[in-house]
Amino acid sequence: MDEPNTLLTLESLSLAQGNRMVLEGIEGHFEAGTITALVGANGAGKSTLVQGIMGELRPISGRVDCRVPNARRAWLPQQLALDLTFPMSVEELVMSGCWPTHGSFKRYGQAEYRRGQAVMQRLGLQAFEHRPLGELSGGQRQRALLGRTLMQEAQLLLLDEPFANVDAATVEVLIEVLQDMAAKGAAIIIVLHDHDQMTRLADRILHLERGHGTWSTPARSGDSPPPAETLA
Ligand SMILES: Nc1ncnc2c1ncn2[C@@H]1O[C@H](COP(=O)(O)OP(=O)(O)OP(=O)(O)O)[C@@H](O)[C@H]1O
Repeated sequence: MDEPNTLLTLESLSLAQGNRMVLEGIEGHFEAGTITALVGANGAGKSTLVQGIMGELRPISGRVDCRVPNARRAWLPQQLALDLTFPMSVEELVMSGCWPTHGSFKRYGQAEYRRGQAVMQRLGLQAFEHRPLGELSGGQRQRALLGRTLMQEAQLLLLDEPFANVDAATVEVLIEVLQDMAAKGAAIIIVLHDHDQMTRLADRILHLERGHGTWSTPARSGDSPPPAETLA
């Protein structure tokens, strides 16, 4: 790793699902304080790359070099992938963000409870703290899930379409919290489809297509238009 603030490096990373080669030769550096949008069509390999980064899928070749300890890595899956019948309240879910460093059986201390209360307040969840997850709206659930990663003080955070099925007010809260986490030094990788959200949030874009990755920066309003010869 060349840059001191690089938290994650992908070197010629190739990943397969079963016998099918999905991604080949992916390169990338993910620095502290940056938000990367991971984009690509259905089946392009976004979830496969996330599994590779989280160590759930062993590379066929190449390397994932991550400086962030396991306890500070967080993965926020798509809401549809979650088991909502699990009997847990909002407060219990948020507090479970302490588990990687604290253990799941020890009682939480006063300082941890205070931090949990502050996280729930930040995300507008105080009124729902004792409500079971199965009785929350999509937006409330997503706030609670992000609250868990705040509690964990995640340094590497991966999110899969976090704004799907959530209300506009929640989108704003989530964007604010994610920008704040990045400003405090986290490296964030978000699977995104919405172009406006990409422009607002991402510093860089990793586009997956036909097994390969291409890096770019989002075009902001006020950027100069592309040269005439590149226009159709
Ligand atoms: N468990 C699996 N076994 C076999 N093939 C798989 C498995 N999971 C994914 N694939 C295949 O790997 C390829 C990449 O899938 P992946 O889920 O990474 O794409 P994606 O970009 O996340 O798609 P989407 O936007 O639809 O979520 C697809 O062709 C998919 O069919």
